[in-house]
Amino acid sequence: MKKTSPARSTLLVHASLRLRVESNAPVYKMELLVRNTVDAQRAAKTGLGDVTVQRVNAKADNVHALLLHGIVTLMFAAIAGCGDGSLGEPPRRGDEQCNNMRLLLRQHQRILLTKSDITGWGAFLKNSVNKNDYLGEYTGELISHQEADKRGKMYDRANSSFLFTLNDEYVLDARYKGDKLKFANHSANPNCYPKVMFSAGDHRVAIFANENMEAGQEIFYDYNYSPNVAPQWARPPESSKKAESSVPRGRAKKHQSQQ
Ligand SMILES: C[S@@+](CC[C@H](N)C(=O)[O-])C[C@H]1O[C@@H](n2cnc3c(N)ncnc32)[C@H](O)[C@@H]1O
Repeated sequence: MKKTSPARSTLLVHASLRLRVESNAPVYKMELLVRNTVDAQRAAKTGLGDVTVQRVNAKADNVHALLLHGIVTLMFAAIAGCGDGSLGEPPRRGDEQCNNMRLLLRQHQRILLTKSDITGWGAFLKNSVNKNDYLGEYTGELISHQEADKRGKMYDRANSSFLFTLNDEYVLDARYKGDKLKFANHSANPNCYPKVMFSAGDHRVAIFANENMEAGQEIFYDYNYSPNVAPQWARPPESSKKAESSVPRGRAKKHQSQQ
């Protein structure tokens, strides 16, 4: 009698998995589009370190096939049932990590780019949203604080920074890479807020609505600068005069959400 294939899932085509391969040095990064098992094996052989599945639009079987190659961390696992990506791990619906992942997986909002009411370009909502709705992710190049300090000096001179402090180790730089939400401007009285979420060993920045918002509204969040490095436009009006003489010249770097 003919045996059925024991590993059918490994033969499925990974239609739309995008892998990010990172070396231990955070600045060196590349992306691979994984279309099939051969691509997945190639990714696994790069020797660059962990492979992170950023977005999963394929069947859970396909994800498992990738995981069979050993070095894949499954970040968005809702399709597979919200485990941490380990093979064979049962779904853990309801726990915090699972909820975070599901939140991030929900369809992000359409963001429009147009001239801001405040300065330069801004990010705007295409459709209305409710308070606490997830709008999308602030993505960028993952760099060390040391590298961010170097780049930040340049950005300060140009008075244009796309740096976002992710955690004690890393900063996201969205200048060269990133999604439209990187154009969201600062407000001390914002209609949105960023939240750094920990998911399967990685930190990601999700942007949420702080209130019900109408279609076409410009998106703002509080960059949450430390007072000693805040540029003039991000300082509270009452303290700006006093602080002006004593503010040390530091690079502009956004800070992670306190929510
Ligand atoms: C991430 S960018 C935002 C998009 C920016 N408007 C642009 O056109 O590229 C951040 C930069 O926008 C400017 N910016 C953001 N919010 C601002 C505000 N409330 N007032 C003045 N400038 C602001 C600053 O130059 C800041 O470094």
